[in-house]
Amino acid sequence: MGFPKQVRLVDVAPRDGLQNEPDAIATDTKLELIDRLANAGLRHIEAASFVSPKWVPQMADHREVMTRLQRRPGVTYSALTPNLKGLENALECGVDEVAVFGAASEAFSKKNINCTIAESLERFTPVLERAQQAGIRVRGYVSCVLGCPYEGEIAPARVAEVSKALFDMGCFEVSLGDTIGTGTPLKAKRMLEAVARDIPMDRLAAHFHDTYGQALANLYAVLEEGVAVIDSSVAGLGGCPYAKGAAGNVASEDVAYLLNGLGIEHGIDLDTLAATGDWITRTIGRPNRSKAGVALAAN
Ligand SMILES: CC(C)(COP(=O)([O-])OP(=O)([O-])OC[C@H]1O[C@@H](n2cnc3c(N)ncnc32)[C@H](O)[C@@H]1OP(=O)([O-])[O-])[C@@H](O)C(=O)NCCC(=O)NCCSC(=O)C[C@@](C)(O)CC(=O)[O-]
Repeated sequence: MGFPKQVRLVDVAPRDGLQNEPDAIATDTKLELIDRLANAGLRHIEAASFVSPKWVPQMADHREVMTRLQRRPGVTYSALTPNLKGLENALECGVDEVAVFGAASEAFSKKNINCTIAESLERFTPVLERAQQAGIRVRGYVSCVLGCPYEGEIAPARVAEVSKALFDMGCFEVSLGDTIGTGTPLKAKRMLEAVARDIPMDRLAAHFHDTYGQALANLYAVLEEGVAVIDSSVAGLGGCPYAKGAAGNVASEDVAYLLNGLGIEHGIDLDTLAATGDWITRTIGRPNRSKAGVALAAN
């Protein structure tokens, strides 16, 4: 299919990047991060997660984040909603878009959302119906598309099956998560080929973690196939609470730098984004995992 002309970046740092932080991060810091990302040109920001605070304490201030964030025109502020309760709360807070999250691994599904894959799909059905009523788009995540921390290898056919189920129930886009970052480019391409048999390429997103340093190479491989939506996290922040040792998402700065080199439009101001990565890592005391970000901040 060939490289897309334009890529939409979804910065997931305020949610995926911070959800695993053990110490409470001030709501004001989260709000400033969201606004700095918007100021850098991000038009899709995953701002919060309406999950149980017992499961993910760092996201317990989801209401405050979603209601207090400074809305900029043209920016979509989204949130995770695992069930109807999460969706209703998110709607009350004026969320623009929500996401349900399933997995291609039974074991991961049980650890992450406490139910089987089949039960999760049943649980998502009313979420999609209610969101549709409210005029809100729903994204579908599939975790463990290139490997599972509990089951190891995951067959591309399994990923395709769960992705199709989410797409068929009305998810406007399916984001393919390499949760533990064990994928490599050929594997990523094969998985994508299987999924793209049932879902148009322009409805697929790549959500790759960088645990083994393969995320950019994997992205290059799927960009070459035409994927035009990429999830990333400024400064490569993050990890998954239910995948021990998993590193953060691919860094947004590194993706923007790669896209610049490929001549693919993305609408981000790289210097402003790098300054945001520098600021948030200093503020929360985490290393900056973006190579481009560190290089630019040193200039
Ligand atoms: C799904 C549940 C809630 C099931 O958890 P459960 O314990 O089976 O749910 P439940 O319905 O039995 O409820 C238990 C308690 O949670 C409350 N509750 C129930 N729902 C909500 C809600 N929405 N918001 C707030 N509270 C809620 C509910 O009210 C009740 O409270 P209690 O009566 O005990 O006081 C739980 O497992 C959960 O919250 N899991 C979230 C896990 C999570 O956030 N994981 C990280 C995000 S996924 C990810 O990072 C992967 C991704 C997306 O990035 C892609 C990739 O990289 O692979």
